[in-house]
Amino acid sequence: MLEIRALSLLRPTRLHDISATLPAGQLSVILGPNGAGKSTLLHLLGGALRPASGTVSMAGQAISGQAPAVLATMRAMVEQQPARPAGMTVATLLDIGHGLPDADARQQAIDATCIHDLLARDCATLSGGEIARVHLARALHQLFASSNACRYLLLDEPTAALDIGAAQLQLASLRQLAHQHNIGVVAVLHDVNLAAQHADHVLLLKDGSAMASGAAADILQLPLLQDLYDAPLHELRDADGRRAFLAV
Ligand SMILES: Nc1ncnc2c1ncn2[C@@H]1O[C@H](COP(=O)(O)OP(=O)(O)OP(=O)(O)O)[C@@H](O)[C@H]1O
Repeated sequence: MLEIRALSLLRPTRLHDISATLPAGQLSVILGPNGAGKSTLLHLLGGALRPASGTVSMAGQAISGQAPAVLATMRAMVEQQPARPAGMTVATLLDIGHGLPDADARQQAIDATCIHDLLARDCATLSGGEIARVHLARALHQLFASSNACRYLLLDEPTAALDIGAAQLQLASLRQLAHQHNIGVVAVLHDVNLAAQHADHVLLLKDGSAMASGAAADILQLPLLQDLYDAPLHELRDADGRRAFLAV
């Protein structure tokens, strides 16, 4: 599991004393208003930023101080606005982050993201949704090639460039992937309803502090969400008990 213990940061933004456990093999979603510090927290989880105090550990191993090659076996990240390098083909981009590309892992990642038709394309010519899928494939290639028992996929707003149907499919397949491959998937999202439908675990972040963290059904409650977003919300339920939240 991914353990966050008393994590604080002063710059570039303040995060205060965040503690949470993000389970292995599950889809965890980080929710919070704009500027709450979600992307910053994700960078701390991935080791791209160092905390002022506190620790992040995966399977009991602190990530700070790990050699980049070891860290690459533990976690892979897709940024909010992933790079579209001009002149680089998708096939080449897929191998970034690897010492030696792994043919089986590579094919598995291509199959999981359905990017077969994009492999020969120049990255700079892809649409927002296409480049997002390609970077997801790159990150999956990295993790599928890893023999580390504890692996995390860190995704910053993975559905931002996707239409409503594609976003549903994306979250459903990420959850399935987490369960099937025992990869912890941690996704920053803005869509509370996608979280309500797909998340196993939820962490609520507000003003740089963790408001709540736990099983999705326990955390996605109207009073907590209204407090999180400082917005009046209305909760709907369908006949099957599925919930949706509307801003009113
Ligand atoms: N490199 C930086 N330099 C200065 N300020 C920064 C930097 N990175 C982040 N910040 C500030 O820190 C705060 C938190 O940023 P962060 O991107 O983590 O928030 P977020 O919750 O992901 O926001 P959003 O939902 O809008 O993407 C913001 O006010 C942002 O302007």
